[in-house]
Amino acid sequence: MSKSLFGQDESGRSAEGGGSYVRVAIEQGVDVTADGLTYAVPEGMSVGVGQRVRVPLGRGNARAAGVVLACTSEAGDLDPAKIKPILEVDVSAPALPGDLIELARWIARYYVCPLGMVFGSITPSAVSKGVGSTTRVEVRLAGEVSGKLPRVQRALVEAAGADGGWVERRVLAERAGAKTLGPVAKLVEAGVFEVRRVDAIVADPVAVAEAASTERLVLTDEQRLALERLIAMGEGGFGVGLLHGVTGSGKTEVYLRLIEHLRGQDPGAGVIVLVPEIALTPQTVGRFQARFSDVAVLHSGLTQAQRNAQWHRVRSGEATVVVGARSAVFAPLARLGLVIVDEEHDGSYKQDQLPRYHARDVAVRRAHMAGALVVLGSATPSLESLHNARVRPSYERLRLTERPAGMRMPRCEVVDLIEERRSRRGIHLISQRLETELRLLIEGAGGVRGQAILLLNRRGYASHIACPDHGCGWVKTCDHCDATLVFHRQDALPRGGVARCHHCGAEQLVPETCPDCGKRVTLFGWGTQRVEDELEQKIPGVRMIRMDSDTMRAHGDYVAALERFGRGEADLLLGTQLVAKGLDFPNVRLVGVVSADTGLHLPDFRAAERTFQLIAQVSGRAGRGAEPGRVIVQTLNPDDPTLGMAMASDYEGFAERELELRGKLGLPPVARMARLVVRHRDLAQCVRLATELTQALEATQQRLGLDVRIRGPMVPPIARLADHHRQQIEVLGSADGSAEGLQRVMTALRNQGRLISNTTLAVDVDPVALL
Ligand SMILES: Nc1ncnc2c1ncn2[C@@H]1O[C@H](COP(=O)(O)OP(=O)(O)OP(=O)(O)O)[C@@H](O)[C@H]1O
Ligand SMILES: [Zn+2]
Repeated sequence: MSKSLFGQDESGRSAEGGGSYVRVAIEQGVDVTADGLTYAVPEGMSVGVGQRVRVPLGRGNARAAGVVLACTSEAGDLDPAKIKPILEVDVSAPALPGDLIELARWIARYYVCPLGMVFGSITPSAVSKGVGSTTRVEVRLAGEVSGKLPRVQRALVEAAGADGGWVERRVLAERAGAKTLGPVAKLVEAGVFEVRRVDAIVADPVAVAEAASTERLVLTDEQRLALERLIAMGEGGFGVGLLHGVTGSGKTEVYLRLIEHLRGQDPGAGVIVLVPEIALTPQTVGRFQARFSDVAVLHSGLTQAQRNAQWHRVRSGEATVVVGARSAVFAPLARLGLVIVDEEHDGSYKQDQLPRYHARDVAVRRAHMAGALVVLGSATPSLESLHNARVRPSYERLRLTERPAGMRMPRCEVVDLIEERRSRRGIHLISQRLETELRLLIEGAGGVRGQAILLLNRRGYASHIACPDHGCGWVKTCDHCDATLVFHRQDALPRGGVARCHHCGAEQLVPETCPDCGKRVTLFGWGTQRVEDELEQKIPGVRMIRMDSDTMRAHGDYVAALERFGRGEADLLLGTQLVAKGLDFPNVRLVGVVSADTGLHLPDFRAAERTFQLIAQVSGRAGRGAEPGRVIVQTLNPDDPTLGMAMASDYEGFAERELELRGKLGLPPVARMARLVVRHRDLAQCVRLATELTQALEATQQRLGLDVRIRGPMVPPIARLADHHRQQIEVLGSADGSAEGLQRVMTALRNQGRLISNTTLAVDVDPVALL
């Protein structure tokens, strides 16, 4: 691959000669002005917009990396003699195209984040560091051989002749049995060989997954109608199709046909397919690879060199379909025609550190700039997207209400855990009902052995380590956070396990007795480890895979586990929400929700929405083959309306009720929100900073007369985290859902220098997590 393909000055004019300046956004996050810092271009240096440069920064002139935003001959108000020169142009890093620069500016503005940091996210570090990049030296026969050659040189000439074309110097030497490169050099000198240098990235090829081709599927009527509508929308330029299809309704097939159609019309059009990181399984990727020959893949399971290589395949135009997780929204496609965001409701599209962008919303923005079509797909659309589909003319919702012929939606039943407790002795996380069904399925009653998926969205063994005496009330909490510790079983340890904080990761020993009253401590509450234990006792010999972030540390573990399950080497997949996402295993006939209550009462206004999504999604893993599926949901709240609607797959009913509630409370998606969290080791300082910030917000809001509500400062659900006290402020936009008022307040405060995200402040626009 030649670097000239992604060469230097395609995206901007070069600043030539003396007296020229550039504006540079510094990657380290210095954010003095939105237009970057001004530097001079030294004589003879050629530099263009989008290029990465090194510049001196601050008094100490520390070398810093940055991206050129603009080239200009004006020094502005600055004294030309005092403008520092660029130190160097980073020729190994490819220049960013103009549309990505514009997108970065939008992200920096909207999400209140330093522009340079956004650039840092747009170009993967593997790319800016050039991991795996090398220069290959190749030779080929060029001239006649005059006279007699030494043996090794003769062998080299013969090998080159057999090859005919350009061949890497080392490879040729190896073939000819030459121990050094000296003889090759002699032949180059003699004019027998000509030589060239080629830039390349050395990386292991990314595995192509085997996937059944679905090319011959006959679309259902609903799939066909949705496809036709999306095609028509795409012809009009920018538009957002919300493909709302029940679980297993075949949304992927609609994506594939849409891409096919688009590329039939316009072979060079670029396509981005975003999937949640966790859904980036060979199964998903394979479906795209089976249909298109030029797919690039970007996910966390790649090596740095692979990531660099994949990125360059996109940049050079060799790959025009990109399948990837959140950051693939920045894929450097030359001409974007379509963006698909699968499982658009998924919270992992929001980055939880700077820049705190939401990939779905960035995708819509990028498509808008490019005049491209967006498809947001989900069985349980986020209320944000549903709301947009109702109020924005560029959005349209398309429905798939059924699974393809021969596949039915699973039947759901509820198990009341309070009843269960009354009627049974001892602690049982798995009810009699669920146990019976599991047994029948796994033992293959009726002739066919099936597989099951069990969800418990809590890892560890027990969620509380506490004094059994309620009058005493002691519970083990983290020394660094206001949070209870979770018991994780580790048989080798003295007390059979360790107490771990799920917020800061700290671990502590488990005491034998209550430090307050001396009684023996007890373990309360549930976790996946405990369910695993219980299942092993209840169904001896059951072949089980536990899937949570303790057992699945790397992408590879996750992929391997799913492959085992897909081959039928396990009967049961037990895990946290990792088992709820996008899995398509036709032999899964039973889904059990061990506790539907884990997320129901979290202090987050989206608790009900998340629970609805989780239950509906995991239920949807059942019955995706010829055999019907069933779902058993265990709960302490059998009358909870959210659970009832999730089990009935009543999305409309749920959305109606929830949107009305959000409207009444003035919460997203009806109004936009920004969340500011102040953190400090010292409580008084923390409160003081938060109070000052609130006052500044209020003053600005009044001065500008904006329809914005400011709530706080208040204590967030987790009041202390990793030894830092926390205070939060919520800024809510107007009830018409427009972002304008909110953005104006935020921009004004930023211009006052008050919204610099650092160790004491986190600014989160459109937050998805509120703990
Ligand atoms: N027209 C069709 N005829 C027969 N089978 C189909 C058809 N369309 C899709 N399928 C099959 O249905 C199954 C479910 O499709 P897919 O995985 O795309 O569902 P989905 O809508 O993405 O569901 P989820 O939201 O649960 O992930 C797949 O195995 C797919 O091959
Ligand atoms: Zn902690």
